[in-house]
Formats: sequence, structure tokens, C-alpha cells
Amino acid sequence: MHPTYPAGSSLSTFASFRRLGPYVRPAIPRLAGGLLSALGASLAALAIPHVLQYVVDGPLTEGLAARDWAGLAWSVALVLAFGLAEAGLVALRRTLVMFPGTRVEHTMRMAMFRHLQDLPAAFHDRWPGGQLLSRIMGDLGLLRRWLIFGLLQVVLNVCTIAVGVAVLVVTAGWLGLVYLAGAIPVVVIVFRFSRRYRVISRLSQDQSGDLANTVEESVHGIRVLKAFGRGHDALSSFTGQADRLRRTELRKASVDAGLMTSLTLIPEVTLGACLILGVWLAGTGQMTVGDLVLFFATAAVVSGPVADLGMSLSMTLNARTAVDRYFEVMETVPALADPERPVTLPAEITGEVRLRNVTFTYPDAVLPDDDDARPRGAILHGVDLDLPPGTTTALVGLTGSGKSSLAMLVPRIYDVTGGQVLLDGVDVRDLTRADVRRHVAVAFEDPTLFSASVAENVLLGVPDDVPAAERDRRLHEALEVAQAGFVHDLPDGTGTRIGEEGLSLSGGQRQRLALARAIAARPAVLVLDDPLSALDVTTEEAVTARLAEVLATTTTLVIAHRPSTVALADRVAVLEDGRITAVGPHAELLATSAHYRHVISSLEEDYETHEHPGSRQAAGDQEVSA
Ligand SMILES: Nc1ncnc2c1ncn2[C@@H]1O[C@H](COP(=O)(O)OP(=O)(O)OP(=O)(O)O)[C@@H](O)[C@H]1O
Repeated sequence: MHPTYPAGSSLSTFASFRRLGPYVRPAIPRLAGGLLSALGASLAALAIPHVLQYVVDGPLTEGLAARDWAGLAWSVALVLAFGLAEAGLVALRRTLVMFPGTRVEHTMRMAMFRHLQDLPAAFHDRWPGGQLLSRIMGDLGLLRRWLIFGLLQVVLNVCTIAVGVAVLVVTAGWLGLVYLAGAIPVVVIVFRFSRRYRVISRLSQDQSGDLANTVEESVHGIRVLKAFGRGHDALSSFTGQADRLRRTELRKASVDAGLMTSLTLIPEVTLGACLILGVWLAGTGQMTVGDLVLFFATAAVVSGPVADLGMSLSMTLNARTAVDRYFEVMETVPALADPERPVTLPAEITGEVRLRNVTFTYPDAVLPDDDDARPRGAILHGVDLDLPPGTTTALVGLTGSGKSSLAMLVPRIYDVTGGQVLLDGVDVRDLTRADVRRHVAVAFEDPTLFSASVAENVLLGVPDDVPAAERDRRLHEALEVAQAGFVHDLPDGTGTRIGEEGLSLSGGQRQRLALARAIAARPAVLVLDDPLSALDVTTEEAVTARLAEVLATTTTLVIAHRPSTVALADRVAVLEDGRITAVGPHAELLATSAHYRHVISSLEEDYETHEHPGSRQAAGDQEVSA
């Protein structure tokens, strides 16, 4: 599958990390404290060789002869003190950075989750869930580990190497310069490594996201896989992806290992050269044995950070990839942003909806061949439709004609690409999204429920400030209208937690809860996308009868796939070739619109063939012609 999400970033590593500013700023004092402690620990480590030089040239060579025990004891005590200071400062560093690291991760995770809620449906159509999951979990975990260990490690290593090499050059002259020459191949190798590693790191993190996506899809569609005995296909697709990820990880590890070998080898070879030169210099009296000890002890302190540079560098590049992947999501501007100066609707509105010359194209629409009658890729064009307050309008059309797309424009799940949707005379784009959702509720054919109690699911659209008694009243009324009395037989009644996506319930039970949720919100406008499709004839009749009472005061747009749903409506709107071609009562349209007759007869055929063979006479014809 070709990814539809962006991959890679043209920013420099520094520019990439700079975007972390707002999240990291509050953590800077503690991070700086951690850095100072770490630097202090390094300086303590670098000071120990100087004490050794003093001991070798002083108490050890002269003092032993002069029995200067006090000088010797002081030197040992000093080495011990520097050692203890180093250990204490390392512990302090860990304590200081742990808190900000986890706090930055938490803040960024919350910000991303909020942003995901704000992003339009078109974004979620395009981005696989696993990619989002891997970014909000895996990438932010990587970033936390880098903030706690990697960042300080890089700064510390670079500082220790710089100070150590400066000390070597100043105290040992030529010997120091020979050691410094080893930096030339190190710089070249690090540069080449960074370029290669960035590409592999990105590939590996993207492949982890794809793998997470496959797991999510398989778990989500487990029933279909089981029903069609396709579990082994899912497994082989998963195995293929997991193998690809493993190969990428192996490539990453081998590039990493190459760098680490070079970074260990180069200082060792350089030290070998320095040893030959140093022994000659000490032998010819150009430097003391103490100076030689100082040189090699300092070089040993520097070699550790040079070897560690590989690990901290790969951590940094992984973190940089994580930051890029995080901001690819965060920098997607919500297309359905609230207006700067929104119009405020009164608490009570009439619920009049008007669509004016509406055009709609999906952002990633597959464009059909040029058709003079409609703009390229447009699902809807030139749609005019009025939904007077308190009326129920059924929207009918052939399958794929754009009914659901039109319905989703009213609650602003998508925005029109041309024309206007007016709610009580105000363009819905001039309202805040919260205001639109307060007045417009939706029930979809494929209901989504959350892992929460029945009551929480049904009351999802009821504002938090509604008093408990009123919430309870609405809950019971909505459950009664939607004929969802079955919830009272669940172990904890309306308090029963329903499993993920309500999968512990039947399709019809889930639909009834979704319908109850739309009713409980007491909206001025109700959009019902074939909400009764999974119900049996008797239940559908009972729901339809009670729904007709509720809908008496609500402006309703109901998408009808069944003749009985059409019977709910005062009038019918016919969608044909992306536009509304007829509006009127069912009987009138039957007489005047050939396309309507064609749609109704195909609905009846579908109903007869697929859903309720033999019941057409009982439920279909009778209700439609009522
Ligand atoms: N998220 C999407 N992205 C791109 N195209 C889409 C998307 N959803 C639907 N479409 C396309 O829009 C067209 C209309 O789809 P829509 O679901 O609105 O039709 P419908 O009349 O409700 O169909 P049905 O009666 O089968 O439910 C179809 O050609 C479909 O391929």
C-alpha cells in the first residue's frame, strides 16, 4: 500500500528540534540543572588524571623516598572526593531530568489527541489509524527517552571531548595534536552515518506504524476474517510486514554497529600512535612520566565519550524522526476551524435548514472523466434544498448518489466546497463547531459506540451542565423511543459497560442505542442516515411509530434505503446525478417523477431480496403508500 501520509522532512536537525520549543520551554530549568550536574560530573572525571599526575610526579617519586605519607594520603582522599562528586552529580542529573522528560511527553501526547479531535473527517479518511497510534505512543516514547538520556548525553559527550582535547593539546603539545588528528576521520564518518541513518530510521518508524495499522485492522475485522476463514491471510500479511520491519531494524543495527566500531577503533589507533611518540618524548626527557600519565588518563576519559557518541547520535536521529512524524500531524491545519468572530445562535432555534447551490468534492476524490454537467470530482453540485422547521424530509436516491455525503454537510462533518448550508439563516461555517453540534444531532447506519456504560453512550450529546434528573429523564425517554428496553435486562442496566465499539451487542441493538443517542441530545435538527436498517420488521414499526411523535417538533433529514423509512417523512427529496431533481410528498412524486418510481422500485426489490423476503406486502408497500 502506498502511504498517503507525508514522509520525510527537509528541515535541518536543529530546525526540526526547534519546533519542540513550546513544549520543552517549561522544562528548561530542570533540564539545564541536569546538564550542569552532568557537566560537573564530567569535570570531576577529568580532574582525577591531574591528581594522578601530581601523585606520580610528587608524593610517589619524591614523597616515598622522603616518607611523605601525608601528601600521599591527601592525594588518595582527593581522588576519592572527585570520584564521589562524580557519582553524586550523575545521580542528581537523573533525578532532575526524569520529571521534565515525562512531562514533555505527556503534554505533547495531550496536544496531539486534542488536535486529532479537531482534524476533519477527510484527514481521518486519509491517515491510517496505526500510523497515528505509533506517533502518539511509540514516537513520543522515543522522544522522552532522548530528552532524559540522549540530549544530555550528546551535550555532555561533546563538552567532555572538547574540554579533554583542549587539555591534551595545552598540556601535551605535539602529543595532543596527534590525538586531535584522529578527529578528522571521526567527523567524516559521523557525517556519512547521519545521512544514511536518518533514512533508515524514518523507514523503520513508518513500518512500525504500518504494522500497528495491520494489527488494528485485523482486530477490528476479526469477525469477517473468522467468518471467511481468512485468518491465515491476515497472518501472512502481518508476517510479511513484520519481516520487512525486522530487516530494516537489522540494517539500522548494522549501520549503528559500523559507526560504533569506527568510534572505538579510531581513538585506540590514535592512542597507539601517541604511545610510541609519548614514550620517545619521555625517554628523551622532553616530558615527565607524570605528564605522560596525565595524557593517557585524560585520553582514556575522552575515549569513552567518543565511543558513546555513536549511541547518543543514533538516539538523536531517532528522536528527530519522531519529532518530524509528530509535527506532520500537528501541522495539519484543521480544515473545519472555528471562525475568528463566530455568530452565536440563541439557545432555542427554529431548526430551519437551507442548502443553497451546494457543491461538494471529497479532498481525495477519484476524479471521473470530464462531464460537462458537473465539476470534476464533485459528488454534489448545484444542490438547493429547504428543510422547513419541524418537517421530516426523506432523502432518496440510487446507491452512491451522494445521500450520506449531503447529510454530513449539515453537522459539518465535512464542509461544502461551494455554496452554503444555512441553519436558521446563518452559514454553518460562521458558527462554532460546538454551536452546530448543540443544535444538530446525527445517527449513522453503522453506529459507533464507545467502551463506556450504556448511559454514557446515550448521553454523549447532552451538554454537561444539564442537571442529573433531566439527564436521567432524557436517557429513559430516548431508550423508550428507540425501543432499546433490552438494556434493562443487561447485568447493570444502563450502567452496564458495553465492550469496544459495542461489539458485545447485536447490530440492531447498537443501532437503537445510536438512535437513542441522537434523540437524547434533543436537537433542533436531526440527521438520520438509514438508522433502522438492522431492525426486524416489528421493531422497526414500533420505533417508526414513536419516532414520528418525536420528529413532530424536530427538523429531520432521514436517508431512506427502505420503503418504510420513506413513510416517516412529510416529503421526499430525490437526489439524482449529484443534484436534487424533485421534492414533494411521496404520492405526488410517484405520479410525477420517473426517476423516483425507479428508485422506489429498486428499494423495494432490495428490501424484498436481501432483507425480508416475503414481507414486502406486510411492511413495504403498505407503509409507503400510506
Ligand atoms: N470519504 C470519502 N472519500 C472519497 N470519496 C467518498 C468518500 N465517501 C464516499 N465517497 C464517494 O462519494 C460517492 C457518494 O457516496 P455516498 O456514501 O454519499 O452515497 P450514498 O448515496 O449515501 O450511497 P449508499 O446509498 O450506498 O449509502 C461515492 O461514489 C463514494 O465513492
